[in-house]
Amino acid sequence: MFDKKSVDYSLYLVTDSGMLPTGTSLYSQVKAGLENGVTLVQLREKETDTKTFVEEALKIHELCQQFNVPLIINDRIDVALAINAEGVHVGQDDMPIPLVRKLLGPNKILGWSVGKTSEVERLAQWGPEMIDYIGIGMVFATSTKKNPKKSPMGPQGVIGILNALETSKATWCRTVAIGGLHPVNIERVLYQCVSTSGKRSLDGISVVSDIMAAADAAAATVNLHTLLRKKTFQFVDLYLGNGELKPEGLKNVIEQVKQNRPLVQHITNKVHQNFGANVTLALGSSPIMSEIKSEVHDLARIPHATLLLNTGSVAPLDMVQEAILAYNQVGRPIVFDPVGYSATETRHVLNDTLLSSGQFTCIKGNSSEILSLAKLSVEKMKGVDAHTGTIDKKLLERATRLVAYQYKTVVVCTGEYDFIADGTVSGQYALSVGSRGKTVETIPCLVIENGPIEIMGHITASGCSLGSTIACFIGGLNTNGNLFEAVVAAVLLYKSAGKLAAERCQGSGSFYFQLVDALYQLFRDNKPETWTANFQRL
Ligand SMILES: Nc1ncnc2c1ncn2[C@@H]1O[C@H](COP(=O)(O)OP(=O)(O)OP(=O)(O)O)[C@@H](O)[C@H]1O
Ligand SMILES: Cc1ncsc1CCO
Ligand SMILES: [Mg+2]
Repeated sequence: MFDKKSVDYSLYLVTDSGMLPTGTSLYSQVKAGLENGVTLVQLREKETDTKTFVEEALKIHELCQQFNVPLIINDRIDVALAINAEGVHVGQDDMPIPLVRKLLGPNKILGWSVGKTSEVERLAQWGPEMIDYIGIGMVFATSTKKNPKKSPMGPQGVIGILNALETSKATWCRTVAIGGLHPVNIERVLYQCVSTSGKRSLDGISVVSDIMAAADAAAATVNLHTLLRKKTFQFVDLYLGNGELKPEGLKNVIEQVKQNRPLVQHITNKVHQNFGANVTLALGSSPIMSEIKSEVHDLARIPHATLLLNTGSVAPLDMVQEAILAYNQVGRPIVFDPVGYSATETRHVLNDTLLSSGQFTCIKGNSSEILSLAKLSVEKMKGVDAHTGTIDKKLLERATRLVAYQYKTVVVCTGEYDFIADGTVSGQYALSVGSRGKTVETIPCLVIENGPIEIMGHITASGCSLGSTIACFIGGLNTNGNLFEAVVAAVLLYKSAGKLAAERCQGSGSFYFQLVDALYQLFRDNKPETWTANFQRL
């Protein structure tokens, strides 16, 4: 007897006969899927007439029953009832949910496509008798959906829906993510899509083309099934620890950078290019300022290659996305600096598009940028400079933690106080159970200070060059080197150099040169015990 409470949503196959490779059939592809780990099937045949649809539905239903897998029918409640399928999936423009439920009766599965938090509020008001699961999407752009009415929501949009389910107490409602999900991004989606409280993660993912259009649907399904159960996303070849800092750690970081001399590819704004190249050289590393799309894969494969991506004035979007893909594919780090994140709508959309395009190892921004990313900002940014005004340390800590947790990355939030939080949670993810206690409040976080150094805000691109410094330090680590330690070392060294340069300079012009000198000197000496900046755990 079928019990809708115990349905496994983890690998949900949605059919589309329009994309079958020659030599396969709808039946043979679904069968290969079922034999290799598909846990739920939806028949979605938009172009088929009723007679054929019913015939196919009967055959696919019989097949699913052999594997004890429920069959869901897209849109056609009449067909679902006629063949006694286990459920129905409807979209926002299909028959209203209460009427669907009335026709289906209480024991069938009812799924709904959801893209907005207001839709979650409605399903919560209907209560547990109505919707059993939602398809959250679309996550990424996809060719499967012709004329999509919505734009892709990205992992952050999915988190918003999970949060809304929690706020509205719709605990019964299961979730699958859908739209543009492929082996190249599934681990990242599962890893990032955890509600802000850590209580909810996705119950599954929906795929269409990866199985339906596969020349070898069995192998494709095995691959998907493996990703869903892997539990660790090792997105960079570094140690994603729990915030530990060893006594010799800082010194060791610099030793490794000296030995490995990382190549730091800069995709950065015009103002910063020369400054960033000189800072990189001062730190024993090699800069390459490259915005050539066709060479990113070659660069990413060079040992210790690291990408600094700064959106102050930006290269062509397709070039930048290719670079993100290239570094992600080989597990090399990307440091992201979302310059002027909320200054204009254009920057907002651009930065969000890039943020949803890959997994970042570190996100560095000034306090305005990080507050906006955390959606805790009180005002829009005027330009690319950090906000002025009184410093609310609790608010900045909260913002740093939130961004780190939601993007599953290390975050640096700069200003007089530099906050660092590590939201990588050791690369762990799991379906359905949430974060297993790793929350915004419990991730490692610390603050670095060295007293006010006002002049650091009076030269251009000082934050951008901290980005270069972080990239050099992360990139210089040996395989399995400690990511958090490298970021802390970079920020401590940079702040200490700022202090030294401020004492030696005569104004903002000479401060700029003194800063490069101080970075060079502190790096070469490698005596962290003499650095004047200090950190405090939060
Ligand atoms: N008042 C201050 N006291 C001490 N350090 C500061 C102060 N203001 C900035 N800094 C330091 O200067 C660097 C740049 O930080 P800031 O927040 O100004 O970045 P930013 O606005 O992104 O810079 P830019 O966009 O010009 O590159 C950081 O290392 C930060 O620690
Ligand atoms: C001045 C300026 N304009 C765009 S980027 C940049 C460098 C500091 O962020
Ligand atoms: Mg900046």
